[in-house]
Parts: sequence; structure tokens; C-alpha cells
Amino acid sequence: MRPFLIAPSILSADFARLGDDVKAVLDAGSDVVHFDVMDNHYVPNLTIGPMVCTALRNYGITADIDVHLMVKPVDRIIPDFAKAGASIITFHPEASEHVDRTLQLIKESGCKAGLVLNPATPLHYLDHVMDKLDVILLMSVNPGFGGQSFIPHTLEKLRQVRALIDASGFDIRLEVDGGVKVDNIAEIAAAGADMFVAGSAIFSQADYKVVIDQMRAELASVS
Ligand SMILES: O=C(CO)[C@H](O)[C@H](O)COP(=O)(O)O
Ligand SMILES: [Fe+2]
Repeated sequence: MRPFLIAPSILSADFARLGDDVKAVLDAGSDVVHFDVMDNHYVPNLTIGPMVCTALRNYGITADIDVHLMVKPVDRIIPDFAKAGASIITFHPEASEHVDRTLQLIKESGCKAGLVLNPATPLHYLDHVMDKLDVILLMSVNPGFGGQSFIPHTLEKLRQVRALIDASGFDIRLEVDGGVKVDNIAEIAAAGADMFVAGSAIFSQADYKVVIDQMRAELASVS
């Protein structure tokens, strides 16, 4: 398996001083910036758009930015995020009329592409598109808010998707998002995830490095 990646969700960052907070969480040893885009339509919350992504790049953030689109319809906003400096763009299949076309659009925009499956979304959405995926993101909470509890059923789903990825032979990251904490990250990794979004667990702590180091120590115990 590839190296584990820790991706703080900036949904839980301090929006009044976002650039500094993102820089701090990267300096504390995290790998990727997880950027949650919510439209008050596909999900019942409203967050940030491409201008904020551009602002982070202009501020000097060079780490990969993992844009998690919770918007419907999804296609129109993809080129804007690519221009704004997104590295990875993921979307929910329920938010796209043509999943294959949306994946192609992301790739043509120069970004890595991924599908996001909600807790109750079946795995068959992965059929026929595995060759176009760089990332599969399993939601371990229902999308819309940070600070929710990890849904245990996700562990079985992770095992199933890990088996699908391994059988496919494709180079696909398995990302998990929602309720990831120091005390459950090891079992989530053991179930097959290799990229871990964590918002409230990191940003609720005064010292980001302490919690990221604790997560790395837990991950080190997983073979
Ligand atoms: O996509 C999301 C919610 O829709 C967030 O990325 C997720 O909830 C992370 O927050 P936390 O780690 O606090 O659960
Ligand atoms: Fe997210």
C-alpha cells in the first residue's frame, strides 16, 4: 500500500485567518489540504468556492488541495476549481447527470479525479469507471457538517472497496472522510483506507502537531 496521507478538512479551520491556519496545519506535518465545497442545495450547508482556493494558492500554499465538491449540478464549477489551483477534484455521483463525462472533464482540466460515495450509496457506481479514478472517497458521515461521529458500517465498505481496487490493478487512493480521530484511525487504515480526512479532530486541538503525530503513531502500527 502507498504511504498514508493525512488531509485536514479546513471546514473546521478558523475562516477568519484561513491562510495562517492552513499553513499551520501543513507545518504541523499534514500532507494534503481537504477543501469542502457545499452549496446549500446538494447538502444543507454553504461554505467556500474557487476564489478561496485561489487565495490560498496566492498566499503560498503549495501542498495538494483536495477539493470535495458537494454541489449539484457539478460540471460547471470544475474548470473554475482547476484554474483556482485544485490538485484533486472529487464529486458525488448523485450530483452528476453523466458520471463518466464529469470524470473526463476533471481529467481534461488537469486534475486528479475521484468519486465520493455517501454512507448509503452503493458500490455499483464504481462499475465501469475504475480506469478513470485516481481516488475513491468513502463518506463515513452524511455530508454537510464537520464534527459528526464515524459510521461503523464504513469499515466493511472500506474492506470491499480495498478488495475492488486491489483486484483492478489500477493506482487508486482510498480516502475516508468523516469522524476520523486518533482513536479510530488505525482500524480505518486496517480496513483499507490510505488517505484520511480529519477536520474537528485536528482543528479542535491547540497544538496540531500533537494530534497529527498521534495519528501517525497509530498508523505506524498498521501493516
Ligand atoms: O466532507 C465533510 C463533511 O461533509 C468533511 O470533510 C468532514 O465532515 C470532516 O469533518 P470531521 O473530521 O470533523 O468529521
Ligand atoms: Fe469532505
